[in-house]
Amino acid sequence: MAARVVGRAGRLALVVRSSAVRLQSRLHGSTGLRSGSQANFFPPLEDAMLPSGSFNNRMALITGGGTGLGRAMTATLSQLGAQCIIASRKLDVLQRTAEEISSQTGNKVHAVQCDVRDPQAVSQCVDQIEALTGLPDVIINNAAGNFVCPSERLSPNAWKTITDIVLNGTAFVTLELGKRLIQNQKGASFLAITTIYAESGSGFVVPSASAKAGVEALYKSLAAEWGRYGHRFNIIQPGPIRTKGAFSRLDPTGAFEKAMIDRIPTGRLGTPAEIANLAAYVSSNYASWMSGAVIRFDGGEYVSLAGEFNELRSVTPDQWKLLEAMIRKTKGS
Ligand SMILES: CCCCCCCCCCC/C=C\C=C\C(=O)SCCNC(=O)CCNC(=O)[C@H](O)C(C)(C)COP(=O)(O)OP(=O)(O)OC[C@H]1O[C@@H](n2cnc3c(N)ncnc32)[C@H](O)[C@@H]1OP(=O)(O)O
Ligand SMILES: NC(=O)C1=CN([C@@H]2O[C@H](COP(=O)(O)OP(=O)(O)OC[C@H]3O[C@@H](n4cnc5c(N)ncnc54)[C@H](OP(=O)(O)O)[C@@H]3O)[C@@H](O)[C@H]2O)C=CC1
Repeated sequence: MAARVVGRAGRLALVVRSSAVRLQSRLHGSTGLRSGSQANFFPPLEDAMLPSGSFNNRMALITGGGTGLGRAMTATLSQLGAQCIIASRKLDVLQRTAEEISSQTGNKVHAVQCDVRDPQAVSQCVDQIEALTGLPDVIINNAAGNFVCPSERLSPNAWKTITDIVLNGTAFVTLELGKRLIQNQKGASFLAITTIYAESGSGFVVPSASAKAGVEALYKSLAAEWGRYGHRFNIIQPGPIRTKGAFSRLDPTGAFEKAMIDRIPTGRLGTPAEIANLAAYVSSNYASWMSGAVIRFDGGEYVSLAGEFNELRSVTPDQWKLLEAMIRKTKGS
């Protein structure tokens, strides 16, 4: 009897496995059918979500605002009326972005060179900002560094480089601005861009995972401590959104992109404009009661990776009939 059950279960496992493989190859084939068709249910909207003028008379600092997601956030805030300052190491990149955005929105975007790893450079950058616009109302800590690397290959300087940019850089910018804002009795919205694996940890990006987790602890702690000074601290954890900076360092050959899209329940990557809308909302006065929040924005990727039984998505309705019959027959232990 036991042998018959094992035999049947084995055959069923084979059937399930082979049709899962057929399904996989249908879904993961070169047409990208699954992601394409599923993504039709959840198409991205690209236009600014908040009413125009939502950031009139407001100053926003975006670190790493010259490229990728920081650039998109700058474009949206500028379109909504903010005067923006973008800061990072490459002044030429910042200046090009600043000119392009302000020529489109009609609002001034300032470019300020700053390596956030250097507390003195951060202090000088804030001096420059005070002279240009006054202290900002909105601070977005978006600058980061990362690359995939087996941890046994990391040098001490590789570890230091990533944790300095991500954790120390965010802390230096936040503390320098926070202290000056407190002195001037001016409240502000602070937003940190982390990642979904700040919560779970992740192999192969261990310095980034450790530093982003530190940033989350910093922001949650300050949300509790500095609310009394009129500061709000929030966190967005993005899932994968194509940018040159991220994808060239995390999937340099492009080999993992399809697998990544296939595990995202909404069937596609996020877009820079989508996260820019969320960042604008969190940084706006519409969100003035939001502080200490951690917002996962990943198309469902995190829960999809986490659930132990999620692989059962590949079981077909016919296979479910068989499985259910087997389960119902199992009486007692
Ligand atoms: C199943 C796989 C799925 C794949 C998915 C792909 C897509 C996923 C999208 C989801 C992304 C999620 C999170 C993303 C988080 C991000 O932060 S993305 C942002 C990435 N952007 C950047 O990194 C921009 C800035 N980066 C840089 O400037 C550089 O890359 C760097 C290295 C961070 C800093 O530059 P610099 O200061 O000039 O540093 P170096 O002097 O070059 O290097 C310092 C030390 O680090 C060592 N190093 C450098 N690169 C590597 C490497 N690739 N591997 C190992 N070690 C490296 C370097 O040798 C130095 O150490 P030593 O002095 O000891 O030699
Ligand atoms: N794209 C994605 O899928 C995801 C991105 N994220 C996060 O989003 C944010 C933006 O990433 P993304 O736009 O993709 O990547 P980018 O590489 O385009 O952005 C990183 C920015 O950080 C700046 N930067 C790096 N080092 C320093 C430094 N020492 N001082 C000052 N600025 C620095 C870079 O400018 P410069 O070189 O001029 O210094 C660059 O503009 C990051 O925090 C990243 O961790 C999180 C999850 C997913």
